[in-house]
Amino acid sequence: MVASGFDGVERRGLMFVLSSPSGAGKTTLSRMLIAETPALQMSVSATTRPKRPGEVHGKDYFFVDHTRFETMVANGELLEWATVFDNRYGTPRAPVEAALSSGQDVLFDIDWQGTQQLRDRSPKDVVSVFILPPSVSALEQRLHTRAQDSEEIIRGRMRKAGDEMSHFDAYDYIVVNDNIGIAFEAVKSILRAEQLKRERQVGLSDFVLGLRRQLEK
Ligand SMILES: Nc1nc2c(ncn2[C@@H]2O[C@H](COP(=O)(O)OP(=O)(O)O)[C@@H](O)[C@H]2O)c(=O)[nH]1
Ligand SMILES: Nc1ncnc2c1ncn2[C@@H]1O[C@H](COP(=O)(O)OP(=O)(O)O)[C@@H](O)[C@H]1O
Repeated sequence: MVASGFDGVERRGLMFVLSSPSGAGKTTLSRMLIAETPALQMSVSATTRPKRPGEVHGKDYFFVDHTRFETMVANGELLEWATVFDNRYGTPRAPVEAALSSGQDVLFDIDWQGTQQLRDRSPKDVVSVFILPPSVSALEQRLHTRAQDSEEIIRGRMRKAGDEMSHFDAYDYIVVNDNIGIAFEAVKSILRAEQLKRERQVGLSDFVLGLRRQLEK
């Protein structure tokens, strides 16, 4: 997993995970991050949940039926999978492996169960961020203003929000999404700092050796 860094220093690709209770803003933050970061590729999940208005098959999700999902699991096509809100969600393996091996970082919008599976599999390559809402009323308001789910589904998501939030302490970073611009800056800074970690810049020893040799001349 080697990405092109700068000044000839190669970099190991990372798996950048955003999780949150439904409505806290991870889809919004993911879209902003993808739009601004060319070397970051979104992992498009497969799901059995119905398509929301405006969602595009292959872009927001691969919308599949339960039979197809089970086939993907049986064939080892998924890197991780979980049941969330009575639907199945999973990360197709091939695009992630292709992206990482061609030097791209990959962004995941997945829940705590999926994050745990990725972390178990690749502990050094996963960077996880948990997004919290500033308040319960803001969370509810956002689920309503998104206006894509029925009252019953929104109530279900609010009921599950506490459960999802209880896993915050398994994450590397926590961002409270009150002002979207400030939250975006925070998420971007985390990504940038993690890209610059010494252990991810795999060509660093040779690079420094080269600098030292030039100084000795
Ligand atoms: N484990 C896992 N969770 C996923 C995956 N894709 C989406 N999710 C999570 O499933 C939950 C529901 O997603 P979604 O139906 O899009 O609702 P939203 O969170 O309200 O936008 C969220 O917590 C997502 O992060 C996946 O591939 N694997
Ligand atoms: N900081 C924020 N302030 C106000 N509204 C927000 C903020 N962040 C996201 N939203 C809105 O809240 C709704 C839910 O956000 P979304 O990104 O879909 O959440 P999630 O993917 O976590 O379920 C959307 O309508 C989005 O535009």
